[in-house]
Amino acid sequence: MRYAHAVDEVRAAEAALMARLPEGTLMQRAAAGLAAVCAQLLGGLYGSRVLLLVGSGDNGGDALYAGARLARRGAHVTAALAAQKTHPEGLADFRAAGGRVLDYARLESLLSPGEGSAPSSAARRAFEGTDLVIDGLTGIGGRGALRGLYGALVRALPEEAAVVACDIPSGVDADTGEVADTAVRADVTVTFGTLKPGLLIDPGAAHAGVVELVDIGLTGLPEPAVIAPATADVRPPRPEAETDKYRRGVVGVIAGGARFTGAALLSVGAALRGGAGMVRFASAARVVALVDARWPETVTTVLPEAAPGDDTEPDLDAVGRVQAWVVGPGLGVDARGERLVKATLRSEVPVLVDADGLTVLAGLPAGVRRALLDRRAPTLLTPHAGELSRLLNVGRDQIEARRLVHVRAAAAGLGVTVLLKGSTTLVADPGGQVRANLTGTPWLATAGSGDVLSGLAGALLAQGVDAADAGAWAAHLHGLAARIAAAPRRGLAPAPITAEDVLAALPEAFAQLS
Ligand SMILES: NC(=O)C1=CN([C@@H]2O[C@H](COP(=O)(O)OP(=O)(O)OC[C@H]3O[C@@H](n4cnc5c(N)ncnc54)[C@H](O)[C@@H]3O)[C@@H](O)[C@H]2O)[C@H](O)CC1
Ligand SMILES: [K+]
Repeated sequence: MRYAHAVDEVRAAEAALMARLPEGTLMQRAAAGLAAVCAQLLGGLYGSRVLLLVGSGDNGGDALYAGARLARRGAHVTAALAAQKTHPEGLADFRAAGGRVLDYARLESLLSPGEGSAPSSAARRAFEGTDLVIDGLTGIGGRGALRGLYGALVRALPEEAAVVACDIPSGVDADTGEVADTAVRADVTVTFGTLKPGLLIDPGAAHAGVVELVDIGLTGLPEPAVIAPATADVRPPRPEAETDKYRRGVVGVIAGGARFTGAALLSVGAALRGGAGMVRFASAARVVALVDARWPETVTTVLPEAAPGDDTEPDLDAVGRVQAWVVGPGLGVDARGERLVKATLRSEVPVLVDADGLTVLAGLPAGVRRALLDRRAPTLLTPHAGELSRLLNVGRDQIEARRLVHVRAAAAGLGVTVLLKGSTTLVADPGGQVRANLTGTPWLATAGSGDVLSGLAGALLAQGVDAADAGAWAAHLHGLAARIAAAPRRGLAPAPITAEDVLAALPEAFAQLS
């Protein structure tokens, strides 16, 4: 499991610890950890060329002390001072270790733009041959777009150099993972004490590369704001020897309609492969026929079409007993869809609402929606940014840029567990803790992939897994399956995949759980 704490919490824990330790101890611990990772990446230090990007705060101090350690072990280290004033003791130590300083005025003239906004040839020449860059421009004190020389410096970095970010890639918001404009793209981020949420959430996560945690002795941290399960933390129930199909859990899927049928097939397939003992499926006759043909192990029910104007609630008892419902994939957003969403939410078992089911919910008057979601059994909503945008009445771009803020707002506002799909899938409980998924891959951005996720998460709900774990574990397995499908053998470059391929790889993803 990886844990991330908000900046305010890190600062509070740091202050308590600093009060008990000699001045500078924590920075030395941080710098030692940073230097060790850099030394390992470089292999031999003698003759290697290291460039420090030094900002005005303690993040720059860490970089200077780490640079001094590398210089003492034979590296050629240059510190580019991107601020007029940088950490004085760190700079003095760096100079004493034989480090070379590119001061602010010299850096400014080097970075003065050449043609257009491209870095000048002088800057390119100055940084040529760098093996490793240590980014110490901003850490947890960074706010908004990189200002002054910072942005231009980042844009002038040589492409071939390895980049190690100190604490967090500069330009990434530590609390949210937002990137305002230019941000450092690191190969490795060496972070101190605990992870920061921005390292787990895109676009920040994509900028962080591999995240190495250095223990600096921070204690007394509160509950983490964000957690990211590792594969070993994903523990769906295993059937016991004397179990039977009913005890393993029955999942009911209500999907497909007049327009769409494929979503129902994918969702049912994933529910079957998600470990439940049985899948019941209910829909219109045409969809039921297709499910019967493709997944004969499913127990199906044709739901009679209501006459126009008849809004009596569908009889879900006719479908049979289930331990969880999945409602929405390909359902349609008409009166029929609305009646089915309402009926499942009025049941007393866990309900997962996805896709058209979410659009139906978003279209209901707020009071009706609130009453429907005010249930005793768990409720899991699985929107992508567009669907959440309709539920929250917030622009889709806003949601994509500030995923953490909005998934939390949705869970708190609607009083249910919300799984926000996307480049980093996040699952928020109304209580506030967020789970981030680390197995996602851009290959999953393909039609039908969400339908697979809904069936899988529904199967976990039916097995008694709570809503937040069901969502997070389903996202984890879904990502693993996509990776397996895209590159089935080690060393193969990933190839484009379909949702069917993800579905087919689910058993192997389960097999990777210890
Ligand atoms: N937390 C710990 O336990 C430890 C943290 N260490 C390191 O210290 C930094 C945090 O240092 P701080 O001085 O508070 O902030 P920063 O260095 O991140 O930056 C503040 C500095 O930067 C300027 N600034 C902020 N945003 C921008 C911007 N967008 N563009 C330009 N300039 C910006 C701001 O004005 C300030 O002057 C933490 O991350 C660790 O690396 C310790 O060394 C170990 C213990
Ligand atoms: K940094």
